[in-house]
Amino acid sequence: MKAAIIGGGVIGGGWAARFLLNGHDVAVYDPAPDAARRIEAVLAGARRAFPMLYDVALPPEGRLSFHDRLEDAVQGAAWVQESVPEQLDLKHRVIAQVQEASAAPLGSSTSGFTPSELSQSAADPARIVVTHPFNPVYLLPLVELVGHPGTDAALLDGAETMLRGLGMYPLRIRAEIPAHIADRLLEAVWREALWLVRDGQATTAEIDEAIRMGFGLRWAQMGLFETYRIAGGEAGMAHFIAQFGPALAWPWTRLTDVPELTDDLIATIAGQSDAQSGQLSIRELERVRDDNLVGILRGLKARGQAAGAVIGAHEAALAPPLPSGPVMRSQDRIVPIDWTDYNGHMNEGRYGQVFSDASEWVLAAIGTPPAAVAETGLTWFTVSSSVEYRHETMAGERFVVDTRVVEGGGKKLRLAHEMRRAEDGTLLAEGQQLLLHVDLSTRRSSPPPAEVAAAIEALCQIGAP
Ligand SMILES: NC(=O)C1=CN([C@@H]2O[C@H](COP(=O)(O)OP(=O)(O)OC[C@H]3O[C@@H](n4cnc5c(N)ncnc54)[C@H](O)[C@@H]3O)[C@@H](O)[C@H]2O)C=CC1
Ligand SMILES: C[N+](C)(C)CC(=O)CC(=O)[O-]
Repeated sequence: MKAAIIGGGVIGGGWAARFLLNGHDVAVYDPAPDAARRIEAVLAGARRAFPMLYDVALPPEGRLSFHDRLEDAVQGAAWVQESVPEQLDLKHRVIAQVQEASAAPLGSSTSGFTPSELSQSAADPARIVVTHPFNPVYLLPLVELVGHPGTDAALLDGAETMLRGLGMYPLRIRAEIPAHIADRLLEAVWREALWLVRDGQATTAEIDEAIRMGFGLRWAQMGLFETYRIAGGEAGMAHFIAQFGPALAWPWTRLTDVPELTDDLIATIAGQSDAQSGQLSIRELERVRDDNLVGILRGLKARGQAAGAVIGAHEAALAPPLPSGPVMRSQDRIVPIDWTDYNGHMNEGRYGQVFSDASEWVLAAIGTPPAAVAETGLTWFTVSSSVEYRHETMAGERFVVDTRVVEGGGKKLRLAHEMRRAEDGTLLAEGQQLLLHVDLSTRRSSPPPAEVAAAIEALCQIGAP
């Protein structure tokens, strides 16, 4: 598929990365002379961080092209993503130009305009939707998907499927309202924060600590209502509201007021922000943000929870087919940031994880994936494993593991793994594991069912030296 990106700033660059790293071609139109440089900078961050979310390889990257004319960028595109500045007249002009040159559906990244506002005077309003993403677009799954009464329903369904295919979480917004759902919430917090700074009651750094040390962590995995349900104790949500509801009418919030953004207030905020974070460049801050997000999202993925469930589902869709050659390519992935230690390389303990994951892959291949174990109660236990470390490897490096079945028969399955750097084939480590087939009803070893034994026998043949 080819996607056209109109406007290649912070958000357009993030969209370009999402499409490219999922294997789609991307054509960019942005008249700014430094647009290509800015997009390449976003892409560099995305190429490093996005693959670390997954424990399988991503598809080969799509082709990126830059165009001097919008008409050329949208040529042959199956999707047009508009990400020009948040000005309604500019968006109208761009939409008109796109629709003159292309019949593709158009998603707008607008943070606040409704699809009806965007469609005013459009040649084909039915093809316009809002697809509002979150920065960084290449890591955060949420996209608010909004239609208007005249939007083609099939287009909305198609957009949802397309966005899921990019590993995103399209949230269908039922009502067209300014700023959709998420930005309404963000604006409320932002407004309170501005008052706190303006009135000298808190600094920018203190406000950030109040968020990231406490409720920000709760929000990341449970949101607002589920969190408050628990805060009501055993009596639950009704008790919580009875206790804290009255406070909504007390002066706990300044939500109805907006502080005037005077030069003084802007200078105070900018000065405090410099003192808080000025020692790091924007690129360095982006890297800190991306590494933190990768760590949090991987943690959630391991538990199959919240945004981590979206990444897990995308990973399952990306999983490569079973190879039929003499050795099995049991892993093809990137070293994630949370696997490295103070020496700057992958920690020794993670090699065990690599070979354990490689074995899991083989177990799935012979017909005993976790889902089958849950059904049959028949599984495998590892009774011995060894690792030989040959060469260090760093965060972000792609590696592959090739696995052979070196012994298989009766209750035994012995696997030999070779882990290599994908780029140049350097041998990074070797591992061996002996697994025994176990019946979970007795928790004792038992021969595997005939079809599993046959699958092992076949792999023994192709894995034989
Ligand atoms: N920055 C953010 O945190 C988020 C922004 N958005 C939305 O995304 C859209 C873009 O915002 P940003 O990327 O932050 O802005 P930006 O200022 O970083 O990028 C806008 C880009 O559009 C280009 N541009 C200007 N006129 C153009 C035209 N006629 N045709 C093509 N390109 C043109 C500019 O050269 C610039 O590179 C806005 O609608 C904004 O509300 C959505 C989610 C988050
Ligand atoms: C500040 N903002 C309104 C542009 C923010 C967004 O639209 C979403 C985000 O990424 O925070």
